[in-house]
Amino acid sequence: MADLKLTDVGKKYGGKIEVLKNINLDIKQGELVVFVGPSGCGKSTLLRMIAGLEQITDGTLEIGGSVVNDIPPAQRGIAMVFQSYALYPHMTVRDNMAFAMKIAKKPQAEIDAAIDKAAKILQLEDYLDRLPKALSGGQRQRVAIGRAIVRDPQVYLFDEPLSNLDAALRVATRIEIAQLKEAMPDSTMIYVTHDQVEAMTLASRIVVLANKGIAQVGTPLELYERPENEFVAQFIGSPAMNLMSGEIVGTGAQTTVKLDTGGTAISAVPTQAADMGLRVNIGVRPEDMIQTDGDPLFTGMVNITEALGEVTLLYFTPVGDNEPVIAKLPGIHRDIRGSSVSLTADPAKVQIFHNGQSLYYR
Ligand SMILES: Nc1ncnc2c1ncn2[C@@H]1O[C@H](COP(=O)(O)OP(=O)(O)OP(=O)(O)O)[C@@H](O)[C@H]1O
Repeated sequence: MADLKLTDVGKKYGGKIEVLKNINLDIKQGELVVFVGPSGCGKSTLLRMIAGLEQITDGTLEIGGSVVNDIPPAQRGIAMVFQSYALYPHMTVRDNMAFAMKIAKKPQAEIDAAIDKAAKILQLEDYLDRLPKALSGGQRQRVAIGRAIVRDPQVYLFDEPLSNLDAALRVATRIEIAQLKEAMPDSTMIYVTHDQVEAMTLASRIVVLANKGIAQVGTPLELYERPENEFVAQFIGSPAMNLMSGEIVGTGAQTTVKLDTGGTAISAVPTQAADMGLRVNIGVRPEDMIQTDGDPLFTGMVNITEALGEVTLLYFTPVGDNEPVIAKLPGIHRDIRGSSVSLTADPAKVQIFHNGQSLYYR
């Protein structure tokens, strides 16, 4: 198992279409790092460059301390699990899992031991003699993962492995992947997904890719609680964080922002006297909005409500220059539509951004 190091990695397709640039990233042995980002931001490209399936056009990639830019995929010590499973349809589960070891001419006893171990971890013992067509989608994906495990790679790469599964199987297989990682604490894994819940629950660290680069790297909670910029603030979390424009009117350990809509926001992000008058956006997650009778951040007419059972989403008509505001209140509020609601937020949860960047990280 091994560390990975990307230094100034970039990718240009056809010598001119630049997809990624200046990617610097250290991944330690035993981490499960998840790549997320909007469609087309280069997540799969980055994973495929690490796998050796796509040429690295700039910078260096090291695996276990050696530069592997020009090393072919089979010799990089990686195993990749694809969304499409890519199983051999005419081979049994056992033969699918044994295939790479047979090609590598490993002794039969070693192959059997590796398959037994993988089948046990993945609970595939009862399916070893079946063909893929006689398996469910979730079981097929477990075979694909098993095929990776028997190769005992230095690094596992997962490219949206659950996206072909239905919602219930996705949850079950996600939990299996978390258990798999626990059973293999020293293995290094990189995982690409569109699914925020997968990213938040599986990752030791999340890499948010945007605009050809890295918008932020951090633990799931760092990204959720302390986004470095408005992009990450709005990309992580659903519905997205509300941004409201205003001006700093009080500085110190607590910052006061007078919003353009007339409300007042207090934030625990500290500011200095020189910040007085600075134009900023404050950020509040819908789930951090609290109904209040006191000094509100925001008072508005509820336009639409969506009662989801455990929570209700309230959509407010935009006021002044501000974007629409969404609040997520606990419980069911069916009859609140058309009424005026005042909301505030815990200062510890209120973010402040200037020119798109969080003031917390200055
Ligand atoms: N062979 C290629 N030639 C030219 N451009 C390409 C090629 N492959 C991918 N791209 C472009 O590179 C960009 C990144 O693609 P990539 O598949 O890595 O994105 P992604 O983040 O994985 O997207 P998604 O979330 O939609 O799967 C896209 O704009 C895509 O059109």
